[in-house]
Amino acid sequence: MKEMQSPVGSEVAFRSIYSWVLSFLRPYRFHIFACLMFGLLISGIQLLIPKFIQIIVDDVLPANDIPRFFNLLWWMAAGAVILILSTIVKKWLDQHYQNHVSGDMQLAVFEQLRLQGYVFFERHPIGDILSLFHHELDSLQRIHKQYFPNILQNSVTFIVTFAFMLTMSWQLSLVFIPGIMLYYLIGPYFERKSAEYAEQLSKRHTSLNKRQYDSISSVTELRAYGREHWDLERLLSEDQQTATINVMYFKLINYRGAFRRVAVYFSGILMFLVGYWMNSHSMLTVGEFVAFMMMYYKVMFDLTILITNITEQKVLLLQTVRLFRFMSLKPDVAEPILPISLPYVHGLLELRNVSFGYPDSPIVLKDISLTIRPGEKVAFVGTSGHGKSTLIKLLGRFYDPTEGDILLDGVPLRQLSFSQLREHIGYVFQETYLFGASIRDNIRFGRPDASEEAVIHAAQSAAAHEFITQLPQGYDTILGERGNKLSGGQKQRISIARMVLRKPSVLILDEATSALDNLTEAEVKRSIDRLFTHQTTIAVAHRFSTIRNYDNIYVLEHGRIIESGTYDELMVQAGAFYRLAQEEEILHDNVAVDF
Ligand SMILES: Nc1ncnc2c1ncn2[C@@H]1O[C@H](COP(=O)(O)OP(=O)(O)OP(=O)(O)O)[C@@H](O)[C@H]1O
Repeated sequence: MKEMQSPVGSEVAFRSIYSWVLSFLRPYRFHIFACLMFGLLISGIQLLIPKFIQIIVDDVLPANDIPRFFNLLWWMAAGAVILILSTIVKKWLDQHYQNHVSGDMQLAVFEQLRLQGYVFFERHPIGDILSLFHHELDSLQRIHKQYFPNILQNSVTFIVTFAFMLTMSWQLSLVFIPGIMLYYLIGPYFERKSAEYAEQLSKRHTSLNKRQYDSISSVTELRAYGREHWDLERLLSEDQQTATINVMYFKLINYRGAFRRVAVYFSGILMFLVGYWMNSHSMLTVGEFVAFMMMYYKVMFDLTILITNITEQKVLLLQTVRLFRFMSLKPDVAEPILPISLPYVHGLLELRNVSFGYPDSPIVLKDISLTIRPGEKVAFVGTSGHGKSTLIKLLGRFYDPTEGDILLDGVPLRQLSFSQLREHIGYVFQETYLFGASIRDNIRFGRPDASEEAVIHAAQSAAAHEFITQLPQGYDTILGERGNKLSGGQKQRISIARMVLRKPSVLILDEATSALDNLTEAEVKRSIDRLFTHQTTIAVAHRFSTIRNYDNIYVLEHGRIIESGTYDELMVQAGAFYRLAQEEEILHDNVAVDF
């Protein structure tokens, strides 16, 4: 998770993260402005209550002025109605933009994930990626839903109330300062410490996510080896560590809250003393003093909530650093801005001096040049780990070559749109992902608009129709996650049926039938030969019996092509291919069929 690692706060400019977070609010600025105005109105009305109390205490009660008393009551009731209505409208506006912003953010993160190349998914465990969605995205959404609106509202209320207090008595307003200073003497220590723990907590959540994902994914191995208890202990230990940090984090939050209350009550007492002195020296009326104290508690409450919100928001921002970095990642394999569009793809593939190495790994493919003509059947063979799968992944731009170029119908792959590339180059892998949907929908995944007849025909070609119709629900059978209601061979046949529906111009088979028995494999092979007569077919083969009729076979060793030719030519050469074929013959008794 190198490029998404969460650095310590100081390394990352908080401002740039915050402005990125706030950038999601830009489309809703008019809503936010309206919320701000309603916030001002609400604060203004709230200030009327202490003001009315001041008038009642200083003027109405001493003069026993009943009509004025009822007049004030009437105004207070009217103020309360406006207050309630404004709060309802403000809440509605808040909800409206917050929900939209949350949706926009989720979409942006999904879009960014979709743009990432294959390397990203290889480098980042699924648990890590899931944690981006579960934890970091959630933190970010809380900033928009909770912290930003609260900070906005509390700031407005604080400024308006404090300005009002200054106009009433600037001397008494100054007493407010020692309380704040007292808070700042120790408060930031707790804030810093809780931020550190929050960051640790975020890392632990990621790690816990990974462990949980690992545990669920390895359920077959755990059972087969009887190691469920070992797995449980690993999970519990991870959980325990997270819980310890969680407890520390909330302890610090509590200490900070307690200290804040000390600061509020300390300056409250100070204010009583100064207020009493000012009143006894005729500098302040009783009504003003009562109104002032009411405002003081409100302003102090707003201010401390504001400080808490700002601090907690900072902590949450720390937890979104990984997401911020993820959103700034440039995809390893980028789509051209102005792609070239091929009206028709013949399936001519050229590799020109192609070399490739995985990031931070030795070079895997070295200076490969070859041409595969439209409709040609070509196989790559060689012992394990010599670069066959890597080479065919380069053909679909899972990775870009480190050096050299690959062209489809004379156009470099880098200049084609992803949609065109995916449409014309189709893969069948050894491992197939089947969705938790019906078999019909899983086959239709190859071409969503395919008719029922086309789906059945594709299944028949892939020798899948028979086993599907024997299932109680036939094509309507809902597959479990990863299609785990089917055998390995059945899954492969579904995946071949998908490809038959799709009919790409270039078909790539990476040990696509390795899980089939010999007879079924021969049947599927015949179907593919028949259905893909005019398409370019490229196969990675471990079993050689059916690549006998292939137009060209390339033998890869240490990332280089060391031999090429037809099956017969290579056998006559009695080189590397011959030796591989001999080994394969011993293994499979020359009956197996392989692509
Ligand atoms: N994602 C990856 N990151 C780093 N190295 C990789 C990655 N995938 C493969 N390799 C390495 O690249 C080399 C070639 O692997 P590749 O899978 O292309 O071989 P192969 O000939 O297809 O092997 P097999 O027949 O076993 O499938 C191996 O040394 C392998 O360890």
